[in-house]
Amino acid sequence: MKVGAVIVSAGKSQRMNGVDKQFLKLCGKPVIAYTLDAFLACKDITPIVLVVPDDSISVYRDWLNKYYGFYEDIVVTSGGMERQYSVLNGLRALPEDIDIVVIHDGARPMVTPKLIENGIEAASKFGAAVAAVRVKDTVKRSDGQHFVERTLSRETLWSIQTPQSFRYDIIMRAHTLAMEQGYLGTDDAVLAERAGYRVKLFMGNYDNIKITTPDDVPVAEALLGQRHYESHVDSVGYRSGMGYDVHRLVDDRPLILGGVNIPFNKGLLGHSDADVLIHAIIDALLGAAALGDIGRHFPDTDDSYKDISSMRLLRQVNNLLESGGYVIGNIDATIIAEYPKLAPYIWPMRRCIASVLGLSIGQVNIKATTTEGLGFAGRQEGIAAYAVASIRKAGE
Ligand SMILES: Nc1ccn([C@@H]2O[C@H](COP(=O)(O)OP(=O)(O)OP(=O)(O)O)[C@@H](O)[C@H]2O)c(=O)n1
Ligand SMILES: C[C@](O)(CO)[C@H](O)COP(=O)(O)O
Repeated sequence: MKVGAVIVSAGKSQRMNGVDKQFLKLCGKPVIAYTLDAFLACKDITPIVLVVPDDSISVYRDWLNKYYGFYEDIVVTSGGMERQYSVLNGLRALPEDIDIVVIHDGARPMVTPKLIENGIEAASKFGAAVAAVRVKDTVKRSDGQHFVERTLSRETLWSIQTPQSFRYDIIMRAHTLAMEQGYLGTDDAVLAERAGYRVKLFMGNYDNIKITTPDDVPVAEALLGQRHYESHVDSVGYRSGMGYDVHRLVDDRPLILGGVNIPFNKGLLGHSDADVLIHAIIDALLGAAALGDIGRHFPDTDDSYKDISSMRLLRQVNNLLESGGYVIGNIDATIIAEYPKLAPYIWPMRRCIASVLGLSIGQVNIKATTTEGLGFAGRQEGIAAYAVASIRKAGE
């Protein structure tokens, strides 16, 4: 199943008194960075189409470059005068073979990977699904002159959020129909409803607020402060580990680093696929948990590991950590290679590793360096990798 995302960030922030709310900092980090981080932490959402004001495309591209480095999974496209037109532009920027699309407001930075994934699951089952929370207050309809016309029954009322997820054909048909009829809605689900589709409500989060007016900022910061407090409490008891590995470069082998196939005239020799970076990361993770090393868990005398993808070994190590009650804090690694140039592959490696380990991209850092022609790496006889990792007991 192919899943893409459309994040709309092309509004005018008028109710924020014109201050561009997507770059407004909450606890020091821009609103849009929280939103993107949640999507990047989800397995296999690609591409993520970021819809931005027409005159800000280069501002966003520069910021993405600075903030994320190489970002091939994020496509930047321009928005329209209304949110609905921005979404449609975003949908049109997706490849046509997408099965499910997740539509989200850039201005809802408190979204979590779990909420996004729940939406994808509901959309693949029901075709159309929106995050929603039960209305807690009593709701009355006014007569237009600030007098009560009547009191509505709260039992069936839900407050609608994003993410809103759909089968791609359904939401394209719904948007196209709305355009033909000149209908403008305040969310995407209403377009699907009007096109005759049933829309499933799935549980949103009360803290998944939309940053709309200045008084939303302290509320969001308080909520983020609570999350930070929880993660600070959780950071007690961190353990760290380091890993190092070297493989020889030979002819007639594929070069696989960080789970990514890299075009090169040589590849690494080994019992497995010889992914030296993943081996160093595995050793760092095992080291942090005091669980020995890669050779102890996956001996090269065992034929079942012959040519195995090291990503499968990494997944097994992750399971091992999970069953020991550990969660990963972060990973940092350096690849030592004279050639090929690795810069274009760093982002795909980070995504690949983060998705196998269920981490956000910000928890995985990969660097590459040469040795300026010195030593075995400099002579292109081999490639080495160093890694460090931190882990902690979940809930400690
Ligand atoms: N023409 C528009 C209008 C809105 N949005 C996006 O839709 C989301 C929800 O819209 P809202 O909170 O209303 O944002 P703004 O339109 O920017 O706010 P305002 O109405 O105060 O100008 C935001 O992430 C906003 O950037 C968009 O992409 N294109
Ligand atoms: C889509 C939405 O976030 C669902 O609550 C909301 O309708 C957007 O509304 P706005 O008018 O763009 O603020």
